Amino acid sequence: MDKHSSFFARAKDQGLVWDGIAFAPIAGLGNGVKATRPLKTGDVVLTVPASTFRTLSTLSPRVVEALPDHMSLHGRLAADLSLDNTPEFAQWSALFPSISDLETALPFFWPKAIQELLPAPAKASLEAQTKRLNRDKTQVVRELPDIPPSTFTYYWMVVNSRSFYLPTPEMQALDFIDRLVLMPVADLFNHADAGCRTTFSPDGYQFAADRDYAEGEEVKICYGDHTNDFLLVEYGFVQRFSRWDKVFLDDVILPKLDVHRKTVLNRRKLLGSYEIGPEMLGCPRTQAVLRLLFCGRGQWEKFVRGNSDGKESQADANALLETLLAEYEELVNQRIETIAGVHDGLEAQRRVLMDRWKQIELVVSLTREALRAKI
Ligand SMILES: C[S@@+](CC[C@H](N)C(=O)[O-])C[C@H]1O[C@@H](n2cnc3c(N)ncnc32)[C@H](O)[C@@H]1O
Repeated sequence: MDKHSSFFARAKDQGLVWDGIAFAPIAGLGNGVKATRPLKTGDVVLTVPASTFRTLSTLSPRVVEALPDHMSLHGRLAADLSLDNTPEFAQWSALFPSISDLETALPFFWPKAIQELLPAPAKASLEAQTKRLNRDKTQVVRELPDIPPSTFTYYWMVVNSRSFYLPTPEMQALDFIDRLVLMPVADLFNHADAGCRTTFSPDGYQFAADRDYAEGEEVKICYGDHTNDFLLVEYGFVQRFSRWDKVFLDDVILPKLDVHRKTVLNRRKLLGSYEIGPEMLGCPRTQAVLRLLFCGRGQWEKFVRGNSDGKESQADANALLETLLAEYEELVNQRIETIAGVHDGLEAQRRVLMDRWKQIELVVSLTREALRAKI
C-alpha cells in the first residue's frame, strides 16, 4: 500500500481516524482491512467524518445542472466520478478495481452464453440491474455526451459495489436503494456474513469490532443479508458459507406458470423467490405457488388469505414439491455438466458459476432427503 501513502495521509488530514487496522492486499479479494493488533469487541477501528462523504450534497455543479433531480443518485454519482479529474480523485480511484477486474467478476459483462447459465434468481437480479443502469446511461448520454458510455458503465458499477447506505433526512426523498454515500477508505472493507458494527450519526460513520480479532486477521463488514446469487450479480463473488444464503426453486417453477397465474401471483406479490431448504422444505411463498399449481382458485385464495392452514392440501403439496425437486436436481446436474464442457467466457467466470451450482446441488439434495423422511 506504499504507493497509496499520499491517499491515506490526505484521508488522515481530512479527519478520518483508524486505530488497530491497516489497509492491505488480501489474496483473491483485492484490497482489504487487517487488524494490526489484537482487537477487542467494541473497539472503534475507523471513524469517517461526514465532511468527507461523497453524496447528493457534494455533486459537482456540472452534474447538478445537467442531470435532472428525478434521475437516480446512483447514476448522478457515477457521472460525478466519470467527470472528476482532480488529483485527489486520482489517488482514491487508483484503489478501485480495474475495468478488466470488473469485466471478469460481474455477470453484467459476461458473454450471453455464460449469463444464460446463471440460476434464475441471479438472472432476475441481473435483469433489474441492467434496467437501472440503462435508464441512467440513456440520461447521461443525452445530457453529458462527453462521458463515454463505457466510462459511465464502469463508474456505475464502482458506485454499485462501493457505496454505503445514508440515513439522513435529505435522503428520505429518494428510493431506499438510492440513499447512497461513497466513503473513501471505508470502501476498502470486504464483506462477511457477520462483520463490524457500523454506526451512523450526523457527524459521520463509525466502524467497531463485532468480536475479538487476532493480530493479522482480516476485519470485514457485512454488506447486508444478501444471498449468493445477489452477491454474484452486484459484487462479483460468491461466499463459501453464508448464513444469509438462500436457494430457490424458481428455475423449475417459473416456466410452469402461465400468464394468468403469473398475474395472480404478481398481484399478491408472490411471484418468484420460492425458497427451499432441509429445515423449512418450502417457504410460505413456495407453499402458496405449489397450491396454485393444483388447487382450485377458491381453495387457493383461502390459503393465501390465511383462512385455511392448508393441511388438507399438504400431502399433494409435498408430492408436487418432491416432483419439482427431482426435476430441479436433474436441471442442476445438466447445468454442472454444461459448465464443465463450455469454453465461452473466462475460466474464473465458469469457476464461480460452477461453485454456485454445486452449492445449489447440495441444498436440493438435502431438501429432498428431508422431504422423503417426512412423507
Ligand atoms: C467495497 S469493495 C471492498 C474492497 C475491495 N476488495 C477492493 O480491493 O477495493 C467491494 C468489492 O470487494 C470484493 N469483495 C468484498 N468482499 C469479498 C468477499 N468476501 N469475497 C470476495 N470478494 C470480496 C468484491 O470484488 C466486491 O465487489
